Amino acid sequence: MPADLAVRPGGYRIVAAMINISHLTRRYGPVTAVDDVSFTVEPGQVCGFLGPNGAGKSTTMRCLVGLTPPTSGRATVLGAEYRRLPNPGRQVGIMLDATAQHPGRTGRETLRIAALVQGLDRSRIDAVLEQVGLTPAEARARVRTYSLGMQQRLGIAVALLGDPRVLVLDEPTNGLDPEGIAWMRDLLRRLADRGDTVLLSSHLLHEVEQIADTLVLIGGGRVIASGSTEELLDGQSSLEELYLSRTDAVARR
Ligand SMILES: Nc1ncnc2c1ncn2[C@@H]1O[C@H](COP(=O)(O)OP(=O)(O)OP(=O)(O)O)[C@@H](O)[C@H]1O
Repeated sequence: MPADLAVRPGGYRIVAAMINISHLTRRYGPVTAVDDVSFTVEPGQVCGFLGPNGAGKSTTMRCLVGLTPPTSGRATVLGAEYRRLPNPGRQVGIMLDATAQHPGRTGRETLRIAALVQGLDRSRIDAVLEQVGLTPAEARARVRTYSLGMQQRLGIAVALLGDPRVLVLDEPTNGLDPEGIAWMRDLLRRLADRGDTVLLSSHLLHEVEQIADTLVLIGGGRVIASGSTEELLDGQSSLEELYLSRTDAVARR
């Protein structure tokens, strides 16, 4: 059993680091998308994963959820590789691309299929629709008629369907209006406060600054700063200042 894993008498698995990225490298031909990246995310934490376009955020997340095999290193969630988890959809909620839902299905159909695949009770569908604020009429509409913000809400609903303990979200606030961004911030904070773990990539630095307990900044596939938000912002006027100074330094190398 890995050192970070223990089993409670009730059979629950307790993992010190819910997400563990260890010396992860992923190359695509001559391009090193992710270069020896290591970080962990603990239970009850929101980790903001930041970096400029092409920095390697999505590739790291894809490796974590078993969509891309690492060239070397390891990415585990709940103490195991994602593909080795029993019924992973009920343990790890994933939203990597909100626009990837089938445009011809309604929101409710999308959720019904996801519930069927995960062996979930239909009552979860109404629960998550309410949680993400999609009305019954919106749930009956086809995804092709959805705004980007509605697609994000549906993507989050799919991720939350199995009531997972870990969420992996790639730019979930993309396309949300200010009210939607505030809603997302509250939702993620509430989930983390009940002990869930959230890995969240975003370009909205101000939002991340407000919600993330820890930050991982990557540039050119490498970690350029990581730690608690408080620690990293100490002596900086804002996350933007920190981000620009660190990512500029990487670009000049
Ligand atoms: N399937 C692929 N084949 C070839 N190169 C790829 C592939 N996926 C990603 N890359 C390259 O790997 C690098 C990292 O890309 P990645 O999408 O992980 O960055 P990102 O930080 O998520 O960027 P963004 O903020 O723009 O979404 C980029 O140079 C990208 O072109």
